[in-house]
Amino acid sequence: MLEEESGMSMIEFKDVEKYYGDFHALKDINLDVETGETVVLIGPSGSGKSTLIRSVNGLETIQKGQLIVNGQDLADPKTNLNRIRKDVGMVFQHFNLYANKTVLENIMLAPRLVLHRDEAENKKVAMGLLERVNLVDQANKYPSTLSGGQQQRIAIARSLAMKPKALLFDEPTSALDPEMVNDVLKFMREIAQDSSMTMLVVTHEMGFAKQVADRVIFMADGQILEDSPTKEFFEQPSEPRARKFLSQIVH
Ligand SMILES: Nc1ncnc2c1ncn2[C@@H]1O[C@H](COP(=O)(O)OP(=O)(O)OP(=O)(O)O)[C@@H](O)[C@H]1O
Repeated sequence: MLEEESGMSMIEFKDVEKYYGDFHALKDINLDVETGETVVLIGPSGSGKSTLIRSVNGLETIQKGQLIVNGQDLADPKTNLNRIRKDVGMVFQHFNLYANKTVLENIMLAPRLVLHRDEAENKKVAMGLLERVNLVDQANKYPSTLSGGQQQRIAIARSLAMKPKALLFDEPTSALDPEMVNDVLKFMREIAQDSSMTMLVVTHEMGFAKQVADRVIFMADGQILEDSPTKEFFEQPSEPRARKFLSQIVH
């Protein structure tokens, strides 16, 4: 079955343009993320990384070109955004957990409301995910009582509870204290090892990119300047601006 799926695009940008008013935020974006791939998106602040990743599940709308996610064209009025968001989860910098719900409820809510998953099964899946992130003992606590790293692992578990085909990560470790970063990256690494999971990750964690990414994409000024296999990108980036960016960020 996997063979059938490999080589298929999960996310496809074709000649995409995005404006915020007069500001041209995405310029002629062409990008293909295949099923099972892990792609890391890097670039300077304001280069359009968040805009690109947010457009994949319709949090931003594009003005021109085609964006096809899991076989559905986002520009087609018949496309059901809720269906795309069911298949493509998103993890944010600031976790966005429901403050007034317990950890367990945070994980169980969407599968109950959207997938109508049986309650016992829903709890089993949620507890299994909490076990994976070593947070079973926090199940009945509220998010604000947990550390940032714990909250982010719960946010990722919450996305996984929907059994998505793809996960989008928008700087998932940028808001964390340094000592919390590794636990979150470790969980992300494990998820990436699932060969059927597609991941598109905006991050400044170059170690993660080197270890986990199949490809690295470098953006600047709303454009993709380089899209290379990871080894090639780090050993001999062809774009001068990517070289400069790496020399500033990699120590
Ligand atoms: N809602 C908005 N309205 C107007 N301009 C916006 C909006 N969101 C983003 N922008 C602008 O679009 C450009 C790209 O922003 P974006 O957040 O996508 O960049 P980024 O590469 O993710 O940056 P960072 O690494 O700082 O998060 C920036 O110049 C930003 O100011």
